[in-house]
Amino acid sequence: MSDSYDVDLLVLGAGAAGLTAAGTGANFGAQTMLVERARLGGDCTWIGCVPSKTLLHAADLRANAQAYLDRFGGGGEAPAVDFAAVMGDLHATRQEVYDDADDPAIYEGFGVEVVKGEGRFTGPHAVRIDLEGGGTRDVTFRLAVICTGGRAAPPPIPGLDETPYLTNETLFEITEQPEHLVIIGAGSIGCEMGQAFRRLGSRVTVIDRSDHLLGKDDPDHAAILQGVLEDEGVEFVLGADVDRVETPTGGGGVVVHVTQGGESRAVEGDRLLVATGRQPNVEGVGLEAAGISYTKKGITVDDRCRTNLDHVWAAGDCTGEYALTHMSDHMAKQAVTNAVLKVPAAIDRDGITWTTFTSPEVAQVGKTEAELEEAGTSFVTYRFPYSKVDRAVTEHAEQGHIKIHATKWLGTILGASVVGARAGELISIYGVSMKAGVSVREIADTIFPYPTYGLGARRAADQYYIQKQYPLAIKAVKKVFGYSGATPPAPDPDRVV
Ligand SMILES: Cc1cc2nc3c(=O)[nH]c(=O)nc-3n(C[C@H](O)[C@H](O)[C@H](O)COP(=O)(O)OP(=O)(O)OC[C@H]3O[C@@H](n4cnc5c(N)ncnc54)[C@H](O)[C@@H]3O)c2cc1C
Ligand SMILES: NC(=O)c1ccc[n+]([C@@H]2O[C@H](COP(=O)([O-])OP(=O)(O)OC[C@H]3O[C@@H](n4cnc5c(N)ncnc54)[C@H](O)[C@@H]3O)[C@@H](O)[C@H]2O)c1
Repeated sequence: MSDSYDVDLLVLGAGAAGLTAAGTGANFGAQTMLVERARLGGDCTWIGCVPSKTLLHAADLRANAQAYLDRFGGGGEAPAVDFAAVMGDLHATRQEVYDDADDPAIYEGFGVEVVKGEGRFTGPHAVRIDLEGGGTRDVTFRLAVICTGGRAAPPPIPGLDETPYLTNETLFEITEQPEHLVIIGAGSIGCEMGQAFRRLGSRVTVIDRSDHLLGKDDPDHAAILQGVLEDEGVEFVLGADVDRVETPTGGGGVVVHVTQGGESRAVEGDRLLVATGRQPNVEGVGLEAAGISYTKKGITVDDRCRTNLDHVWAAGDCTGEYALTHMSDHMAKQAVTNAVLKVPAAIDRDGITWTTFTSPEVAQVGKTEAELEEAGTSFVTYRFPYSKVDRAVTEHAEQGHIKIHATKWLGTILGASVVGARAGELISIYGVSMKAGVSVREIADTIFPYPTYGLGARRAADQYYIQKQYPLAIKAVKKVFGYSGATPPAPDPDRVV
């Protein structure tokens, strides 16, 4: 017990953010209590990253089986999907992740007290926990990190409340494969799950009010993904306002009425998935009782994840900041470093990465081309197609493209966008480079093994030199050394070597 408080550090919520906050706090020597109302692991383990990536893997295997048949097996249909087996594998996989990383015993081993129940603040230094087994427990704390996460945010579409629909909370529990899955939202969830169900054999239609997929990503790269998905048979209804949703007369299935380009049309399917963004879990947490400021977007925090109270921090989806597991983890680390060690640690807003795990993957670090243009930043974009990456050629995965945004002379990387196989791994190369101050020129000078996708990341960086072969400089070289070769024309930004 510290001073007059029951615990040094109270962590509310045990998803990606809460688990990191509790583990880090205990490792720094704080007497730590972790309160969770459901299963440890949160959205990522149970209804987010892990099940969605497992489903994508099953779908990729089937797509590969189909590709094998098409290429070498004389055509025909890949074997029909045993949906129960696919979902069984999904459930087993997330249990494996839970057992390996989220089980309370792991955290208890670090010295964390894990309490199962729903907590709410009753004052600035106090929570009341409605215990899972019944009864309540009042706890006082010196420091707290709120990690209560978020949930799906279905839009106010007329008829939606009266129509059965899926969100990420229910999608991974379905027992029958949809014949025709209609998805509202062409963001990360819509694209990933759209491709997964299509590859497993469902018909899929994705509707979005925006005229392109993955609104936060590079639009050229999102268009490459759209082309691939359309080739695979995913139907898109983009730039469409959803007017209303209903169950057809006689029951069963769903009809989504949209207006697209001034024309009304109806999309009919048997299941509806709503994937239109997230909202923070701020209700029922007692934020008012503690005097913690929040808005509809989430709990208000500064760059160090501190709330308006000096001794309370918040991290992850409950802040409405990013909605990414690795950012929940990063924010939690920064929060606890500030709270427990009193060492100033801010969110690294320049090096944020994300990846959508479709095939091809779509990945980003730092600023996009559009963001740099909007900010009036002076920069150069080096571009490189996957069709020149030998590993992509050997794997018939040429649909991909790399863009590195950097300052012209020093080659300081400001951002990078990659679409293609292993884009999530490639983006990490640029992410580490940005963090360590490694320039695009230094990447070009680094030895990468042949034939890796990573070598594509380097060959994109080679463009730094290629774009600097100015005729004047070459003329000077020729003059100094007495060479008689041709002088190349001015650098062509589209020249790829
Ligand atoms: C389908 C899908 C796929 C995704 N895929 C990816 C991906 O590939 N990569 C990626 O980076 N991100 C992905 N995400 C996002 C990622 O899952 C979330 O950003 C991340 O899980 C958020 O972690 P968190 O700890 O902030 O919140 P959560 O995981 O929501 O955890 C919050 C926890 O707090 C508990 N809680 C809430 N209120 C209380 C209370 N009052 N008392 C006690 N406990 C409470 C909840 O039960 C929950 O366990 C995906 C999301 C979805 C929906
Ligand atoms: N691979 C990953 O990292 C990954 C995967 C899945 C989810 N996530 C996280 O989860 C978050 C939520 O995912 P998401 O796909 O639900 O949200 P999203 O913000 O990625 O996309 C939501 C989409 O819904 C559309 N939309 C919103 N309201 C609409 C309406 N009324 N009618 C038609 N379209 C509408 C938006 O235009 C947008 O394209 C993501 O932002 C991401 O942070 C990450």
